[in-house]
Amino acid sequence: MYPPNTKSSTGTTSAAPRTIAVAITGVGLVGSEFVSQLLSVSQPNPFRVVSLSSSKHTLFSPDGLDISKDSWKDRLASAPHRNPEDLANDLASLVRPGQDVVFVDNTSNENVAGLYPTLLASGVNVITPNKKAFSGESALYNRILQASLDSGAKFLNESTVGAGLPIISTLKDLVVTGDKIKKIEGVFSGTMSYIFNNFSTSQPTGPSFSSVVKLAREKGYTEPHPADDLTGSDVSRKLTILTRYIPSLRPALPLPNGFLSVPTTSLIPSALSPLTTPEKLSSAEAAEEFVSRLEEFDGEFETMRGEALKEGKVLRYVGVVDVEKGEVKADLQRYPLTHPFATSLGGSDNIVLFHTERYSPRPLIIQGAGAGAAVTAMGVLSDLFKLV
Ligand SMILES: NC(=O)C1=CN([C@@H]2O[C@H](COP(=O)(O)OP(=O)(O)OC[C@H]3O[C@@H](n4cnc5c(N)ncnc54)[C@H](OP(=O)(O)O)[C@@H]3O)[C@@H](O)[C@H]2O)C=CC1
Ligand SMILES: N[C@@H](CC=O)C(=O)O
Ligand code: NA
Repeated sequence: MYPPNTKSSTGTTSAAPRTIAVAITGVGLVGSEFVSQLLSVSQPNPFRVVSLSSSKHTLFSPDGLDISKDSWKDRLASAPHRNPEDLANDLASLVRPGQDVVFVDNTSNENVAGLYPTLLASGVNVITPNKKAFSGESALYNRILQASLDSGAKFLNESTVGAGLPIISTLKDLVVTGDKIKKIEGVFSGTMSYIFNNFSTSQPTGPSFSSVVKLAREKGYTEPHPADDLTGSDVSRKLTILTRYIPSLRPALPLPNGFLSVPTTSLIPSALSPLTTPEKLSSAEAAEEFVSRLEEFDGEFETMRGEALKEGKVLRYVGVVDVEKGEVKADLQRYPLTHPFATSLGGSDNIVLFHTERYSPRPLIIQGAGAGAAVTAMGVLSDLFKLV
């Protein structure tokens, strides 16, 4: 830990370096990997973990928790539950000059996202890969912006789009330096990318649709309920997040009930819709049932694959934000076997093309793994370093 003041070898006293108290909510796939990456930050490590929370348990210590061994998992499992609002108050009380506080939300929970305005208003920075806040209703989004503006606390969410790929920072840089965004298009879902890179190729036969969905889940690419990926809503959320960084676009977009309405193609077989209601999407049991029943519909997906190949094409799930037309959509489309989306993507790759006034006629392109614990946690940690 840093002492309050540091004496140099010449005897002069300098102000102590800023330290950053970090509260981590959600220690699943991404959250646990984030803790590991935080531990491996080279010394002097300015971060001190003051809190770890799952949905049922919370560890809290203003002086810092020992996370150097995996035993934090056992300690967390036997810790009491703490009301998130109380935790938010405790974190607010730690904010003072030279002592920054950050709330890292590694859940996909809407209630946790609903805490951001309170946290930000009290000076606690918020960093998250959780898409729910910035893709949610405009009232929450506006409250987040206002609270951050009033207190100066930062809201950073690089991993919400393209995981660790620098998509949001690039878009912010383009906008703030006065470039004009014309269109953003690409493959925005690591899960959809993995599924179709493996399911729909130049080969007439291949693995079943349900088997590649299971593999995407095992590799940690899917949302807690994979239907969140297969409905296309994960992509439409990412597109919504991007539109919110393009001020010129906002007035042109329809916002019924405060939500951006993105025409989105769902891949959910209609017989499985009852397993994808809002309540079921937060149920681990419903997720299991959904995945195990998917194979009943493999034939439908095989037909789609065969029809595309008859045209010499493959299937890819893409998203578009067309600023000039004021159009945003998420769709399953067919691409010729020679198209870059057919030839250059592998694994959970995302590819994002920014067509702008400056990057024209050739777009600025970002490509790489767009899902998985390591690259997502890296994006969260890189946001944390933006505060140092
Ligand atoms: N996986 C990926 O490749 C990527 C993920 N993301 C985002 O990262 C976030 C985490 O994803 P991932 O780690 O894969 O998901 P997991 O399901 O593995 O982890 C989520 C964790 O959140 C916890 N949680 C749920 N509700 C609460 C709550 N109210 N308070 C505290 N903890 C809670 C759950 O713990 P419990 O066991 O207690 O329920 C669970 O362990 C999501 O928002 C996802 O969209 C973003 C980019 C890529
Ligand atoms: N489920 C998401 C995870 C990252 O946002 C995806 O597959 O892209
Ligand atoms: Na990103």
